[in-house]
Amino acid sequence: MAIAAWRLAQRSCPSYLQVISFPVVQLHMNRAAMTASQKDFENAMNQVKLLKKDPGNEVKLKLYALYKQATEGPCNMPKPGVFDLINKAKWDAWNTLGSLPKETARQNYVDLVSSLSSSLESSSQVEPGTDRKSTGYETLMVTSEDGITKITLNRPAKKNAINVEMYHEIMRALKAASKDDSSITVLTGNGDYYSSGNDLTNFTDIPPGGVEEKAKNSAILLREFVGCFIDFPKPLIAVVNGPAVGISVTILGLFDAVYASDRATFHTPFSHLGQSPEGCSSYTFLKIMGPAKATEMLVFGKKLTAGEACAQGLVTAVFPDSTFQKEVWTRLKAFAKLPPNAMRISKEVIRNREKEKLHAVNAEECSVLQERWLSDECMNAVVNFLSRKSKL
Ligand SMILES: CCCCC/C=C/C(=O)SCCNC(=O)CCNC(=O)[C@H](O)C(C)(C)COP(=O)(O)OP(=O)(O)OC[C@H]1O[C@@H](n2cnc3c(N)ncnc32)[C@H](O)[C@@H]1OP(=O)(O)O
Repeated sequence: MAIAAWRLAQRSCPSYLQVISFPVVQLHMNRAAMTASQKDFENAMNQVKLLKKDPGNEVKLKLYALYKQATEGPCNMPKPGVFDLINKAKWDAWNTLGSLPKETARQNYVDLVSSLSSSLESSSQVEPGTDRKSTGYETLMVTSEDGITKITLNRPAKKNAINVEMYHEIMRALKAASKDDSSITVLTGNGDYYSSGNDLTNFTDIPPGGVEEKAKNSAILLREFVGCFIDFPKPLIAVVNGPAVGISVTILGLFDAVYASDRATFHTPFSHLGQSPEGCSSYTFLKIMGPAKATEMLVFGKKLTAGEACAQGLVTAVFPDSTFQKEVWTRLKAFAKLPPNAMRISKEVIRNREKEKLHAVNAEECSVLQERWLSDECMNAVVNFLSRKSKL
């Protein structure tokens, strides 16, 4: 019956909405089963129908996958054959979401539609000749609502690995958030991971100057990236929805609060990768958890559970995954109602005492890493990952 309704909807919808028309139809069939928190979801479904521009196949597949996950849970359909291209793409998109909880999928669906509506709205207001892409993001979803700017890492199929484009987009989003009228800024991840850290394929794009130039450019990029977190003026909060690796963990020491799902883990396997600590963790982690525990993480690569990370002071609070989004966002919305200038000034007082030190640590970590990236230990680790010989 659902398939028949989908086919019917495909005939009556503009062609660009065909991939997403199935969820729209099915939502109406499931209306009776809706709970109160489904209201935003329903509104988002209606917003999708009103889009005047084709959001592109990639986005439509994301919407489809999030809808299916939100309403049916993890994909357990048989994988379509290789020649059944459309259904295989849909199956892949859904299956990629793994065990993402239904509530998270529903929230992500609403966020995606909201970012889509605002980016399509703003692109329709762009003056002729202006670069439309400059207002949008390829690797992030950025929304601003209820005094909160939310930056979502959005490469779920790659476990939100941070590629060069994402480093630049995060910096751009942070700069915009520092000037917008929101009170607090949140960083989170889409899908089952918070982030798997640096995208190891970043190391494969070698410029004409060879690996030395690559290492130098990467160190400059990393220093600028971490610098944005050191200097960020408003309360910055991490909503760690799943496992976090590498740089996505180390920069947590520069956040003002870190809320984690009990599914999250915290892993800094630098020695395994022939690398060394960054994100100011060689300073912040020692201050937060003391040298013994920091060494276990940063030198021996011990992976912490969310509970352990909380006990060691890296995480502010842990919530059961089933209620994580609800509990965290209730708390964040309350924070966002506090007087914004008082929060900004309090952060300034706390951070200013440390700023110079943090920038010096950042510079030193980047210069050590620049050398490390040229080492056989590091190159072998990257080659082993890329040739599928190793995983964490
Ligand atoms: C320029 C500044 C540099 C700053 C210095 C930063 C340092 C760090 O961040 S060090 C940490 C680097 N990260 C890693 O070493 C993680 C590598 N990834 C893994 O070990 C695994 O992918 C996993 C444990 C994170 C997840 O395993 P699993 O659940 O089995 O999922 P898959 O491996 O199948 O991953 C799906 C898909 O995503 C790709 N991917 C995941 N992480 C990364 C990554 N960090 N870099 C590049 N690609 C990544 C993975 O290759 C799969 O891709 P497809 O095969 O194309 O589906």
